[in-house]
Amino acid sequence: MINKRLIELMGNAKKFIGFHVLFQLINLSLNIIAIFLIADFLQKVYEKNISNADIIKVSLGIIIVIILRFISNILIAKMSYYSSGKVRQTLREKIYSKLLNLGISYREKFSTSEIVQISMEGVDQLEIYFGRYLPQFFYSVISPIILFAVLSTISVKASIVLILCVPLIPISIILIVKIAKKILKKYWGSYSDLGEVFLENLQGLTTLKIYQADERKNKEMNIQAENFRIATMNVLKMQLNSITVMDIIAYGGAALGIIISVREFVSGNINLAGAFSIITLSAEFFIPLRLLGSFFHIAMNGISASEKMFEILDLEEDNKRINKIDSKNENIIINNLNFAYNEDKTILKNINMTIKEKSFISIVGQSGSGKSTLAGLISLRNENYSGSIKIGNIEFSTIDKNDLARKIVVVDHNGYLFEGDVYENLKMAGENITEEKMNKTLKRVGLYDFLQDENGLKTKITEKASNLSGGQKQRLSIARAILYDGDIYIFDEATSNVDVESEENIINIIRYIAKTKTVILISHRLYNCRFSNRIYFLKDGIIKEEGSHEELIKLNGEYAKIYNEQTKLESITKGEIKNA
Ligand SMILES: Nc1ncnc2c1ncn2[C@@H]1O[C@H](COP(=O)(O)OP(=O)(O)OP(=O)(O)O)[C@@H](O)[C@H]1O
Repeated sequence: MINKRLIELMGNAKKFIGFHVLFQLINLSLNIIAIFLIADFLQKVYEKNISNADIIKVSLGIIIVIILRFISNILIAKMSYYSSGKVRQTLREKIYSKLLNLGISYREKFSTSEIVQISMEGVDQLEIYFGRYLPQFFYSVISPIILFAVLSTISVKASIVLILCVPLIPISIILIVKIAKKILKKYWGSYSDLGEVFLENLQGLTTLKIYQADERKNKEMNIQAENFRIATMNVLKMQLNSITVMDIIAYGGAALGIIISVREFVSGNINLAGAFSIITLSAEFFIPLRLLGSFFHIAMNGISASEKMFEILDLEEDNKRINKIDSKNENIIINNLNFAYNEDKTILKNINMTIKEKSFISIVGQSGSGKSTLAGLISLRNENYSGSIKIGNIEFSTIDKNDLARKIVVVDHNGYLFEGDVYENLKMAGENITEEKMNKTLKRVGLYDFLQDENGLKTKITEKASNLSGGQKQRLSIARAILYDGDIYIFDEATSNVDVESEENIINIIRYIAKTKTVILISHRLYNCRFSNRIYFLKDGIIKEEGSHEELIKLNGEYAKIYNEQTKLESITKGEIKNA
């Protein structure tokens, strides 16, 4: 009924839960006082022994109790808010810092939509657990003991019967836990399945429309939504059934208490005030546990989500990454590097490369030859290689990820631009970047004039930068990358979805960056690589040829063949060969 790991997460939220329980106990005491006041009053009415002072006493007493309860209830709501808020914040911080430590490799274990659902909705589900369920749990244990102590002064018999019935509710809850766990696991499973499909279809909606496949996907989603509905209905059914069981126990127990107290009154063992107190307070024995039972079902939802959360938090982190890069030696040396995404297929085989600091190298080769995989290893998108990749004398797998991230900038064909404006997107590269520096860089990437015609740095960027052309998007991403001022730049097909004019422009910018930085260029178009110091031609994960552009042309191997083919094809498209 209590999840140990979740309790450990509470930290200083414990004190708020403690106060929550305390205020609930104060409420209970106020209830007891009010009932005793009324009971005493009724006894006097029954004995026809009532005075004005008694009426004033009972009225004043009840007013004071109402005011105090009002204050106490406000404090309970506050404590509930503080405790659940604090824990939710702690949990989200833990998940996010875990994801940051794991880096992009978290995607190997969890899908992005699953992470979003768990850290948003999953964490929210725990609100009831910490804000309501836990305090109620402690209160439900303490309150029957207090009531027993108070009511046994009136009738030991009735008090014993009442307290003996109390454990039946937790027993029924425990019995239900087993069934509930299975049902809730299924519920969360179908919830995250639906979320995953929904997110993917939403992202690809334009493509689905183009291929008129939206209706088919809609049907698939309907099936999943139906599965989710069934799972939800099963959860509700289970909750309603168990609440019915708890109601029977709670009201049955209270009725038993009432019957005993009436019999005690009839047989003269207790007076009217005593009987009234037991009748009105007997339900109080069960109400806290009955309420605990209802919270329990909602809390179980959170507990079930927390299991997924702990799976994320338990993902193994790389603790070997403690080394820092030696800024005096940033040559990248790759020796006998092998890499496989899975056991079935080795993607990179025995790769050997030396990328000198501030040099400009290119990696080329046909589609699927392993270029991006290699770039991914240098930029930490891929890990778990065999062989060696060193920067200076330090093995990549031992370098602190943050240190590497600070040095390496990757620009691919789809640099993510955030909704907002140009300024915000550029500011992301560093807090100290001035507007002057931004404008200078925008001039460098050929965007300044265009933006001046719009709204300068305040030009709006819509979602996915859909108000910019492909070339403009890329140039803005590159401007951001330049402003970041890394040491190693990887351009992975950075020109693949732009027109020829933008491509020329971007290649010139890359050449400009290469004057002061290490640049690794990956491109299908060999023409773009001709200025690099060294070109590596990959085929099926092996370096087939390497050298400068001139050396490779002279070699007249596969590089030369593809280069010539591409040049010929481009000439045809430019209309230079008339009778093609
Ligand atoms: N995440 C992945 N999981 C499993 N296999 C992958 C993954 N990413 C790439 N591969 C496989 O690795 C091989 C090399 O892919 P990679 O993307 O490195 O090639 P590439 O040379 O960059 O191709 P392209 O020029 O088309 O981008 C391909 O056979 C691809 O199917």
